Amino acid sequence: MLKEAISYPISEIDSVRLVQVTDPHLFADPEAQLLGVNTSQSLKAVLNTISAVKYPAHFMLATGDISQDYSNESYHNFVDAVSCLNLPCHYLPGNHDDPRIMSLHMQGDNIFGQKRVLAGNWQVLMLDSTVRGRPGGHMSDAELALIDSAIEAEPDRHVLLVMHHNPVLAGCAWLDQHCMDNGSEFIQQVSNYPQVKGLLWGHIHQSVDTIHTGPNGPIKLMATPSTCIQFKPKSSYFALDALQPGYRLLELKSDGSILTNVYRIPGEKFSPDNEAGGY
Ligand SMILES: Nc1ncnc2c1ncn2[C@@H]1O[C@@H]2COP(=O)(O)O[C@H]2[C@H]1O
Ligand SMILES: [Fe+2]
Repeated sequence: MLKEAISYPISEIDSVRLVQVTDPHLFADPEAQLLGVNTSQSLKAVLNTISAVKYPAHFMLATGDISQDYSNESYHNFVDAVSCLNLPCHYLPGNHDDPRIMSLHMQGDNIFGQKRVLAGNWQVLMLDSTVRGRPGGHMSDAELALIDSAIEAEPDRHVLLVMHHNPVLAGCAWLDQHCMDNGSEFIQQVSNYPQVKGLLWGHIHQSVDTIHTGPNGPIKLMATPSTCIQFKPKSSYFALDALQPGYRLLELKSDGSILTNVYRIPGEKFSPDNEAGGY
C-alpha cells in the first residue's frame, strides 16, 4: 500500500527549490576525523555557506552516509547541525547507515524519513538503494513498485528520484565495484515514465551532471560532492581529491525542467590525508 506523503503548499506554477547535502560521515565524537578531515566541522562549514547564500529553499535533502560509526549520537549530531538552516530535512539511508538506528535517532520537528514528498507540481521520491551489510547498492523490487504506485497515484506531477547509490558508473574502478548493481535496468525502467525528469544521488563523493536520453526525452543525472572528503574522478585506484566539501542547489521548475549547480565552500581548510588508502 502506498504510504502517506509529506505535502508542501506551493502553487503548481511555482518552482520548488531544494538544497542537497550528502555523505557527512559523522561520528559520535565531534573531534573525530575521516582520513584527516573533521567531518563535523566540514559539515558545519558547508551549512554555514548555505546559510550565507540565502537560497530561498523549501526543504533540504540528506542523501545518506550520515554516520561513519553507526552511533546514535552521530544522528543526533546531524539533526543538531542542520537545525541552523531552519528547513525541513528529508533523509534516506546510505551504505554506512543502519536504517533502524537512523530512523530511531533522526528525530525532530523538521526531520522526515517518509519516502514521498509532494511540492508544487512535483513528486520527490526518497528511495532506499542500500543492501544490508554491503557497500554496494541495489534497487529492490519493493522500491520499483513504490515508484510505479506513486506515479500512478499522482500522474500529473513531474518526478525527481533520489537515492544514495550511483545507477551509472562513476568511472572509478575501485568505487564502481560498490555502485547500484542493477543501475542500467533501473534507468531503463524509470525512463519509460514521461513524468521522471531527474535522478539524484550521493555515494561517489564527486559531482556529476549529465543527461540520459530516454524514450520520453532527457532525464537529468546528478551526483553531489560529500560534505567531507572527495574522491578523485576517473581514478582506477582509491584516491582523494583536494577539492573542498560541497553541496547542491536545485530548482525544480513547473515545466519539468531542472536548474541546478554544485557549490563548494571557500578556502582550503579541509584537506585530507593524501597517503590514505581507504576507510
Ligand atoms: N581502498 C578502498 N577500496 C575499495 N573500497 C573502499 C576503499 N576505501 C573505502 N572503501 C569503501 O568504498 C566506499 C565508497 O564510498 P563510501 O562513503 O560508501 O565508503 C567507502 C568504503 O565503504
Ligand atoms: Fe559516503
